[in-house]
Amino acid sequence: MTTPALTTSPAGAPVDAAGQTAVLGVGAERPGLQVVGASVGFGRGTPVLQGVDLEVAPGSTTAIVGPSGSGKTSLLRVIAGFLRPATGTVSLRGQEVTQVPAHRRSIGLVAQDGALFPHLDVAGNIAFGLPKGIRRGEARRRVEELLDLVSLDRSHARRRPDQLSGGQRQRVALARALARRPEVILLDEPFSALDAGLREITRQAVREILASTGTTTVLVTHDQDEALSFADQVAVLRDGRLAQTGTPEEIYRRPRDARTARFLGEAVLLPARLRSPGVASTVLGDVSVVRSEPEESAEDRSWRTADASATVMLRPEQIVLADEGVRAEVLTSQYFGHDTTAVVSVDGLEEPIRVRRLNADPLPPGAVVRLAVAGPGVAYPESELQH
Ligand SMILES: Nc1ncnc2c1ncn2[C@@H]1O[C@H](COP(=O)(O)OP(=O)(O)OP(=O)(O)O)[C@@H](O)[C@H]1O
Repeated sequence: MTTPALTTSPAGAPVDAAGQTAVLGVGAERPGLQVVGASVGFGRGTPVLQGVDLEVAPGSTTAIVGPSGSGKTSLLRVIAGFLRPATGTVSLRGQEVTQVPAHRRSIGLVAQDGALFPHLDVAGNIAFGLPKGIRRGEARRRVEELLDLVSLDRSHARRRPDQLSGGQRQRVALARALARRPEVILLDEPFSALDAGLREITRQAVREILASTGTTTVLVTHDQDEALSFADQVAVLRDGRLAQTGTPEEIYRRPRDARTARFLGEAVLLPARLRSPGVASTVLGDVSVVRSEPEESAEDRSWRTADASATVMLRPEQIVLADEGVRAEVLTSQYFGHDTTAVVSVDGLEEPIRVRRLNADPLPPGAVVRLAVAGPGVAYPESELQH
């Protein structure tokens, strides 16, 4: 997602956006965030947010994921107070702040590139986030405290942002955002500019820092793995609506519909016949299934009756090689080190399917294997096969 929208908000330049501060609700109790029925539209087109409800438990982390243009930035801007929703409310720890201007909300923001001031050193950047009028000695002490919190050596205090690594810059941005002890931190794709190794380390460090401060956190990310590994709760946004909200495990294992399944990882969709409430017959044999609860059209409801046509969703790692099982032929295989994927054509199935194996050698094209299914799948109405 793009950050400028947030950082050039009515609250001002990147400066202000990055240093949002705590004014409301300072107290011993932990914060929480609630968005109810938020709708936003620009002009006459389709609204970019439509009745979004989002609740983030105090001190927990929620990741908002969704395709480009689904409304992630807009939702973040509504929470931050840079965008006034046409309908709906935003509350922090039970206190409604919908009409409260951005700079008076207890919210800190970390932008994609950190949005640090290039002409200020690390200490200056962090001090910018501190309350105005704070005494100089106190400010110095707080800056040191914040450097310690984000594990940056105090000797870095006099460096300018261009003398830091990408990960260090993001730590400074986090320190600045945390300076006024906000109730909520909004992370706007904060790791996307970092390379893979640094990204993982910085992500873990940020997660630990936020957990240690008990800050309620909302992360916007394009990266599904990041959402699943970083957050306590994942909210999938699609076309301005929340398609599903749940724990990472729920979202990955029980996606509400095929599009959500595909968005959160690879999905194998098989035509199936429901035989009993918890069993579906597929080309890979009988599979135990849980039924999803998609938004159903009237004709979809018929699939809930026994012996109905259905679509079963499996993850590629649930399809395993077995001594006995359905015959399949390897078309291609790719080696990723920790795992190997193979695309196989299965007798009786039009489309080839993908199989993922941990710690395994690639399979040669043309090899004949036998497949079985491990663990339950998710059953959808038959119409989901088209998605
Ligand atoms: N100020 C604006 N005026 C008109 N349309 C806007 C404005 N801001 C956003 N939009 C539109 O609203 C929709 C949602 O945009 P938003 O930036 O919230 O999506 P996003 O999920 O963050 O996308 P990305 O991941 O690409 O950043 C898009 O169609 C976008 O073009």
